[in-house]
Amino acid sequence: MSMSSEVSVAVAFHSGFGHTARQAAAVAAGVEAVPGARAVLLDVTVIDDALWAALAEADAIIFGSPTYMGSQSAAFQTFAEASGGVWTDQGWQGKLAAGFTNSASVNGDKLAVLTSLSLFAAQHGMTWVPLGLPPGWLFRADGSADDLNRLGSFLGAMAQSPSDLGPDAAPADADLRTAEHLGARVATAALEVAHGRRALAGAR
Ligand SMILES: Cc1cc2nc3c(=O)[nH]c(=O)nc-3n(C[C@H](O)[C@H](O)[C@H](O)COP(=O)(O)O)c2cc1C
Repeated sequence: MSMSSEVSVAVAFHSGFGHTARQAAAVAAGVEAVPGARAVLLDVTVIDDALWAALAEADAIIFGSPTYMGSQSAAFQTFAEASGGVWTDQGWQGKLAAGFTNSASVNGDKLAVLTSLSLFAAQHGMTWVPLGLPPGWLFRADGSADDLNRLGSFLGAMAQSPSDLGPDAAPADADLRTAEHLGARVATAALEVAHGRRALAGAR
């Protein structure tokens, strides 16, 4: 753990036009809503020693990228490839991981990004935490576009931002609440793991 009674959850994201940044802020708010957890928002386009130090310090890392051309953004992938030194040392081994993405279309191939983010985490030996919400909205005839997980994702949090709306107006509130859920779920899991590891260490 980073501090005696607290876990640190990093939200490491890229956003070209601000929509995924709003989603990232909602993930961080969800983390902060859990007593004993604190969120660290990290823009992965600033690749410097402070970024690597913050990620090394974190108990969990939640990765976020917009969906561009059915993939994570080039800027996010630059960060992913720059993590090769950490990979060599397996520096993130045993940390929790999760992911989120935002795009303009309802589908837009967002799942390809979450799949890629989970593979990235697996390469680092991290433990992936899925969204953990039932699908909303069109899953049932009486569903609503205001439902949590309205886009019906399992692997991570999805958000949708119409291409002609700025980040002041999108993603939708339901998607931001879904992002908050992911942050809270990862923070809770990070506390459980940290306390469990401490208990195991004490029992030995
Ligand atoms: C280069 C580029 C490629 C894009 N590709 C997709 C795509 O594959 N699927 C989709 O639904 N939206 C796509 N979009 C729309 C973005 O995902 C959408 O505008 C999103 O809100 C941008 O997030 P950001 O503001 O965090 O950059 C693309 C946008 C750009 C600029």
